Amino acid sequence: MTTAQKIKDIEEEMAKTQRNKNTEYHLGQLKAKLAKLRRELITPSGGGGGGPGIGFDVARTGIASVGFVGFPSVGKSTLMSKLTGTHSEAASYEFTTLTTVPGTLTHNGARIQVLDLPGIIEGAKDGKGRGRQVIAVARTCNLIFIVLDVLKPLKDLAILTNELEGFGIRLNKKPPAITVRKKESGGISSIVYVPAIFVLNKIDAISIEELDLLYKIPDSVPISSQLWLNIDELLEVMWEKLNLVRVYTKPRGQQPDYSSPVVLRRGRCTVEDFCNAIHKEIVKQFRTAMVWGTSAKHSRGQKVGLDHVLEDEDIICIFKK
Ligand SMILES: Nc1nc2c(ncn2[C@@H]2O[C@H](COP(=O)(O)OP(=O)(O)OP(=O)(O)O)[C@@H](O)[C@H]2O)c(=O)[nH]1
Ligand SMILES: [K+]
Ligand SMILES: [Mg+2]
Repeated sequence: MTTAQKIKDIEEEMAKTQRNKNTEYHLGQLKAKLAKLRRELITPSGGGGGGPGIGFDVARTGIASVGFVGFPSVGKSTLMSKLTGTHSEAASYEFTTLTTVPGTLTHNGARIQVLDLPGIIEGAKDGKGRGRQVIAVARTCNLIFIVLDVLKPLKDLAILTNELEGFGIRLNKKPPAITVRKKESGGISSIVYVPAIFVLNKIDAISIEELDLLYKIPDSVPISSQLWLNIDELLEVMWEKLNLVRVYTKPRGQQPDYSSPVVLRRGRCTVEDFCNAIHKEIVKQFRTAMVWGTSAKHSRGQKVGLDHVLEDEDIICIFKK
């Protein structure tokens, strides 16, 4: 029997078994077996686990991407499904998610891709489970949600940070002024600096007093993905960390269109970037632009060229040749 068949059999048995005091132990054992089999399924037979994972690379959409990294069963898929409306299987056994599951959410007019990922375990960077593939996807994200179980956040955070560091990912750190090229184990030769939010999930399982202590962890947001608690704060912090720039277009002689901003990334938010985000041809026809908002010198607006750097919530009117 293949591992997949064994998994199917156990899942069927679990579905058939009524949940009560008498079956609790039996169900627990089935769950443990299931987790073991699913872990087998994702463990590369060669041992190395360095190759590209099937289904791990997904088409990128949206202006920015958020990747979910965490131990198994911390609630990544529950959160992802509710945030995006895209179903990602969630269950009480470990390694439910076996590959990248993409979804999108729109926040402040920006389309953001969310990537649910399989759980990783200690030793992931050295090829345990599909750790390498998971971390390789996380490397390419604009923001990482480190999803943690609120009952043991600090211990898990230390392990995960170490796993990611071993793969050349620095969380919430600024790159040094001079970049030193360092050869990391496993052939990753460059270091990436990625912002992260430490999502402390399952706060429905703790007391108010314990919750107060959690607020001391920097860059953390306590939530309950199951009961949908404090998700507003998570989205707010996500928005801050993504560092996106919304630009509202004002057609000549009309009011600005506040409903659908052009969203740019900081560092790539000149007037030229704005034009290119709309259509490649616009730059060729560009004569000048009027800008209102934080980046403009005067409150009555400023006349600017293609190299002017825009700020979040600026308003722009383009004049063509
Ligand atoms: N109490 C509580 N349970 C939760 C919460 N979020 C998820 N769970 C439960 O935790 C279990 C695991 O949830 P998943 O969403 O499958 O977790 P995951 O991190 O995607 O798991 P893997 O894909 O196996 O790595 C399920 O039984 C969920 O119902 C929460 O906020 N509170
Ligand atoms: K799970
Ligand atoms: Mg999952």
